Amino acid sequence: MANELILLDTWVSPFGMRVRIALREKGIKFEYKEEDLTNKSDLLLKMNPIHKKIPVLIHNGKPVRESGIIVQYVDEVWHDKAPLLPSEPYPRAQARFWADFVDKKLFNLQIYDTGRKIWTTKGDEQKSATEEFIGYLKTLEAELGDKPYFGGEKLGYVDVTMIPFYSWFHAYEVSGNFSIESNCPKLMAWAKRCMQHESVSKTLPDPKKVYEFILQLKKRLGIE
Ligand SMILES: N[C@@H](CCC(=O)N[C@@H](CSO)C(=O)NCC(=O)O)C(=O)O
Repeated sequence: MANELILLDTWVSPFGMRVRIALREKGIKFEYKEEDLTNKSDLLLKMNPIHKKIPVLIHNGKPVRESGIIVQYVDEVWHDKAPLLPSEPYPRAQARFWADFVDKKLFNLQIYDTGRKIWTTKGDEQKSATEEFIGYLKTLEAELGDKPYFGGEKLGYVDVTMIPFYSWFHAYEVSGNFSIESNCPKLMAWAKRCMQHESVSKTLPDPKKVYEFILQLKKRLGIE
């Protein structure tokens, strides 16, 4: 059976972007289905009844869920094409550690905590959220050091995990009135380096579109 791949996703999701980047980096064709998360499709509810979330990659009718797990699955099935995780156990463990850091400290914060506080609060609360947010970015910048990518010479698992967040930077900078570039110049240089990969530039939405999305979300949440 040929590889039938369907990705249930939504354009602004950094979690979904990870999967799209991994598939595109490996030159794997897939069918993209945009989900309206305010009116979830029967297919999404059937394929991910536990979390009812996107992304879901349906491979020959079988669902793979959770973006980090999906990216690792894709890397295992198509390992010969642009491998993302190192083959040695220790560097693999290190890559998983930093991907976990991004998930716990930045992506979760983006949705549930500090990141969200940047665009839902004002004054001192917003200031401390911004400082915490920058602190996490500085930790990542220190880990990157002088390497071109987190995994070394090539785009890898940690880069694919983190780079979708770059499309949200503008929304945070405008909402929180701060500059990520001035705080984390090396991290911004890394982001621009990643954007030279077509798999990344074809996937990340226009940051101004993301900011518009945030403004709509604030209106829907009744936050002025
Ligand atoms: N840990 C998961 C998070 C996916 C997620 O939050 N998906 C969101 C859209 S992106 O913000 C989602 O599907 N939300 C729908 C809902 O919460 O009902 C992953 O890494 O795949």
